[in-house]
Amino acid sequence: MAKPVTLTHSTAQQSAGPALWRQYYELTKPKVVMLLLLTALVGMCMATPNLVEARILIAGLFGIGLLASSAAVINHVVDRRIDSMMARTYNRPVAKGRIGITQALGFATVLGTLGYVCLSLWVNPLTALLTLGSLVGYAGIYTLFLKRATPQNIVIGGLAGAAPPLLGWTAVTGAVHPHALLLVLLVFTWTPPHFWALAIHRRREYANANIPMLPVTHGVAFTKTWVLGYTALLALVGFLPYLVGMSHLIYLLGSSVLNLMFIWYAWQLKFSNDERWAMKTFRFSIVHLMVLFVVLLIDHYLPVTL
Ligand code: HEM
Ligand SMILES: CC(C)=CCC/C(C)=C/CC/C(C)=C/COP(=O)(O)OP(=O)(O)O
Repeated sequence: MAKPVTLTHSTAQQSAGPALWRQYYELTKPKVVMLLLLTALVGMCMATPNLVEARILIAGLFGIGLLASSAAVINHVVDRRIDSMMARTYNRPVAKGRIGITQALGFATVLGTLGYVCLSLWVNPLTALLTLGSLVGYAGIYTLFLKRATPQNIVIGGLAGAAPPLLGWTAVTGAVHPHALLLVLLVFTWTPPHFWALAIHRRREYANANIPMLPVTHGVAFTKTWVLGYTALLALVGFLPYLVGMSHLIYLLGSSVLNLMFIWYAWQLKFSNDERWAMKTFRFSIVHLMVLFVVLLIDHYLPVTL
């Protein structure tokens, strides 16, 4: 039976809350969106041997960022009930009632419309449509349906979060290229260990909110095995950009080190009894993806070969 979390702050502290603009800002999941935009930027740069045109760079990142932010705001509205049951999320603006549903949905509509118009007018219709598709994938399919339906929720839903390198690529070329899909595959394979490491740490909260995350439905040991499995798979996928000639030696070296480190974290998570490895692995996953995409970028502009 789902129970609301026990609140520990005084009522006065809760009702004060942060400044209004800060709460709207928080609704957009800014740190997640920043990392999504880094992957989109790398997708843009890798789509061309030349420098990316300033109009595409600015309007593209702006539009993708606005639509991703809009998706994040909708996620706060749809998830307000389950967010209020988990210690990690109970204090979120909509879950806490500091921002109303109408206001949040209005904010999401403004962000989404501006983002779509920006991409349609100054980038291209394909990028606008694919980005809108990612919004629907995350805010609609993942949040509204998959999250509550299956422990494979984040594997399938991960496609929306993995899309930005492709969105960046199509912004520059107007077409889908297999190399762009390879970048999507990297983020797609990275997502399960990223999220399941956190879900292991937060499994009791997910169970309390009746969300069928893998550690809740199949247990911690099973989830740890799959985290390790996906890091191994990611290491294999990580060779593909080099093998198909998209990337060169700097990437090969950098990605190998990062992927081996990720496997090491997952190994510790699986075989050490120290509970702290779950959050250590989650935090490392973010550094891993960030550095991996920076390495892709460096390698693109500095193509060292044997
Ligand atoms: C379905 C796919 C994904 C799921 C279910 C997921 C889940 C989560 C969750 C629950 C958190 C919150 C941790 C907390 O509040 O302490 C988080 C944090 C984060 N995620 Fe993901 N994530 C996904 C995909 C991605 C993608 C694709 C990116 C970027 C490319 C990303 C980047 C981040 C970052 C940067 C944080 C840290 C945010 C912060 O510290 O405020 N995530 N993720
Ligand atoms: C247009 C576009 C590129 C859209 C992508 C949108 C986006 C923000 C993807 C990131 C995925 C993410 C943060 C999932 C966590 O949701 P959760 O509900 O499981 O986590 P929570 O409990 O922290 O809310």
